[in-house]
Amino acid sequence: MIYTFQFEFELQGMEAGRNTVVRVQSLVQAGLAEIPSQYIQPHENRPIHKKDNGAGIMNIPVLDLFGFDPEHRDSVRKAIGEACREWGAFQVTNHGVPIELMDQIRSVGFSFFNDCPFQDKLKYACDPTSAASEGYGSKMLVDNSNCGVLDWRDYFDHHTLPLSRRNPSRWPHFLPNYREVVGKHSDEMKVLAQKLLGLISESLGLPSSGIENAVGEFYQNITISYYPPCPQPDLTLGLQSHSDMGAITLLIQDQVEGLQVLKESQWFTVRPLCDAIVAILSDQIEIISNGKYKSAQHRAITNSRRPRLSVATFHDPAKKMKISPAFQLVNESSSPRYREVNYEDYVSSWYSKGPEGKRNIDALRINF
Ligand SMILES: O=C(O)CCC(=O)C(=O)O
Ligand SMILES: [Fe+2]
Repeated sequence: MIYTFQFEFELQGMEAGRNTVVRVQSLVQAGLAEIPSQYIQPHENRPIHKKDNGAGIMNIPVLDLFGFDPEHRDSVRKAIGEACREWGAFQVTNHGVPIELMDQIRSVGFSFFNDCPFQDKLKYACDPTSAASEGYGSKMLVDNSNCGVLDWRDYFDHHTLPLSRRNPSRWPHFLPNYREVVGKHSDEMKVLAQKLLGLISESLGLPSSGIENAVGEFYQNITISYYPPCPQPDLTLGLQSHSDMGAITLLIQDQVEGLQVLKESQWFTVRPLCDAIVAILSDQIEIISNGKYKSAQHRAITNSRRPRLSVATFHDPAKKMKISPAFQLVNESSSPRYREVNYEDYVSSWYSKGPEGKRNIDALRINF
């Protein structure tokens, strides 16, 4: 076992001559009983694994979209507005995305992590020295950032939109339908993101196209995250606390719980609902809405028994966009609460300083 681990460790270290990045799955396969110190969170960040975490009593809302039927639009818009104000996150059902496609993306994603030989996975290794590079990785932040503790997670990040960024030859060839499924998933998620942003805009009193126009053409990435079982889940996090940097994230989970959302200083575990899609408001919506809606602070916890898979589809502004509060939401009684930001600068700061909860958006706040 130890031999296997060392072999894999060295193999990973050799990836194109780059710095050594250990995949969490290979630690688990090496049979470690205790996690390495780099994965141990300081006490204040550790998850509290208690039976009743609020799920069932209070949780992010589950909203039926009724297939965007115009007859239900008023009530759905109202419910979405409330969810955005209260939580910054909600689950949607009857969203129009084919359920078979959701099953397929979970299934090809799981198969890549579980069945594809390790050496083959490494052919797709992302560049750990460049932010959000496409491919198979384990570190959310770039190597030269000084944000210490590592996440208990491996992932595959795909660049999917605009189409000029989409190059399926860089995605896994392990399963014949993998690339087609990711492509279809990208298209479906874009449509859903547009429809949801339309409703969110309206709920703010903006024209339906308000947020989409402010964001510009979507830059979309799909990250399939794989959280291997962890021998000491009380000490670590699958993914550290953060808010997403773009406009809106649409997330599909499997049956294993792990996603948590923060509300009033308390973490709530999002109930896994197979047919539902989780919508997470990201930082640029908080800015555009002038703080009326908050981006959701969230994280992933681990467990010792079952691996967990999630598929997050991020919809972000183009790097050249400048984002500021919508002019309709700034008036005499409500002055601008955030400074205008070049999205490119926002992204660089996020990756170099690290998310540390919501520090990046908090830095843009105008204090009175
Ligand atoms: O795996 C999850 O549930 C959360 C993933 C996430 O928050 C992210 O990739 O930004
Ligand atoms: Fe996230």
